[in-house]
Amino acid sequence: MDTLMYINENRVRELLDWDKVFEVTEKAMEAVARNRAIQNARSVTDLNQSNLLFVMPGRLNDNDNGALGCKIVSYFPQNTNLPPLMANIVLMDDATGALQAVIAATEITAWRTAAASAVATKYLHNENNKILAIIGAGAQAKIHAVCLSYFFKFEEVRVWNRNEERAMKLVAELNDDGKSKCRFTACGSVQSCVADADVLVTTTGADDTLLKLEWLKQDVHINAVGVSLNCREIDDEVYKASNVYIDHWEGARDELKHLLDIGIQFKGQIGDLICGSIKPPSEKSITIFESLGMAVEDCAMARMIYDLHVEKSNVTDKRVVK
Ligand SMILES: NC(=O)C1=CN([C@@H]2O[C@H](COP(=O)(O)OP(=O)(O)OC[C@H]3O[C@@H](n4cnc5c(N)ncnc54)[C@H](OP(=O)(O)O)[C@@H]3O)[C@@H](O)[C@H]2O)C=CC1
Ligand SMILES: O=C(O)C1=NCCCC1
Repeated sequence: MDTLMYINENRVRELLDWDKVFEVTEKAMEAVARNRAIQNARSVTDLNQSNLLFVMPGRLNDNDNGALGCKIVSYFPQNTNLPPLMANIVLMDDATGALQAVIAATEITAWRTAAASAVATKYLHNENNKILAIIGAGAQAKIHAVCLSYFFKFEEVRVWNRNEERAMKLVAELNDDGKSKCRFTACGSVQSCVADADVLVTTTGADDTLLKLEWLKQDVHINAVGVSLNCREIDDEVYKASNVYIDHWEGARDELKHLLDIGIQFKGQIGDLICGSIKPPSEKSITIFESLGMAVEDCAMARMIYDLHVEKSNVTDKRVVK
C-alpha cells in the first residue's frame, strides 16, 4: 500500500533552530531579489465570517535550500480549541514534480515570519535596539517576542493587546520561561506601549487604525506583520512619513493596493537590501517592513525540515509515496 511521509508539528518543532531558520529565510529573501525564485501573488479565498484560505505555490532555485512546494493555510480567527492559523506544505521533487512529503507548517509559518522580521530589522535597524513593542498577543506576537529577543539585545519587550488579560498572560509566560535576559511587560494602551520603542511589530491585521504617527520615535523600525483583506492597523500618515519596504513585488502589487492608492512608493524588497542593490535610508527616518509572507520562504523551510528529518531519522527510502 502507498504510504505518505507526513512530518507532523511535533517533529517539525524538534528540528527548528533559530540560527538555521534565520539563515534559510535570509537566503530565500535574497533569492527573490536575484531572480532565483518563482512565486505568483497567492490566492486568498474569502470563506466569510472573517475566515480565509491562502494557497501559496513557489519554487526556489538554490543548491542547498532549493525546493518546489505549495503551502495551504487556513485562518479561522474565532478558533479557540485549535490555533486560528493552521498550515501544511506539499513538498515536491524539484526535477519531476512528484510528491515528496507533506509537512506540518503551522510552526514553520510562525518561525519563518518572525525570522523575516529579524532579517528586515538587521538590514534596517541593527543598532542600539533597547525597547521592542509588540501589538497583539496571539501566535505571531509570541514568536516575534521570542525571536527578536534572541537576535537583538533588547532590555524591554512591551506587549499591548485588545484583550489585556491575554497580554498579561503572554508576558508572564515569557518572563517565567527565563530564556531571555530582557524584561517582558504588558501595557494598558497602544500609546504607552510604543512610546520610545526602537523596534515595533504589529500582528493584529485589524481593520481599525491602532498606530498613530505622533506616538512614534522618529527612527523607529516597524515590522508590519498583520495581513487581512482590509488590514489598516497602521495609520496612513505613518506610511506617508516612512520608508516602506516589502518582501516581494508580486505580492505587494496584489495585496497592498490600499497603500499604492494613497501614493506610497515602496523603496524595494528586503532581498534588494541583502544584495546591496539598494541601500537603507541615509537620514534618520521611520522604516516599515510590510511583511506579506512568501511561498519561497516556506519552500526553503520545507527543504530544511525534510533534509533534517531524513538525516536524523536514518530514513533510507527517500521516496515518500511508496
Ligand atoms: N506576514 C506574514 O508572513 C504572516 C502574517 N500573519 C498575520 O498575522 C496576524 C496575526 O496572526 P496570528 O498571531 O497567527 O493570529 P492570532 O489569532 O493568534 O492573533 C491575532 C491577534 O490579533 C488581535 N486582533 C484581532 N483583531 C483585532 C482588532 N480588530 N483590533 C485589535 N486587535 C485585534 C487579537 O487580539 P485578541 O486577543 O484581543 O483577540 C490577537 O492578539 C494575522 O493578521 C495573520 O494574517 C500570519 C502569518 C504570516
Ligand atoms: O505568509 C503566510 O503564510 C501567511 N500570510 C498571511 C496570513 C496567512 C499566512
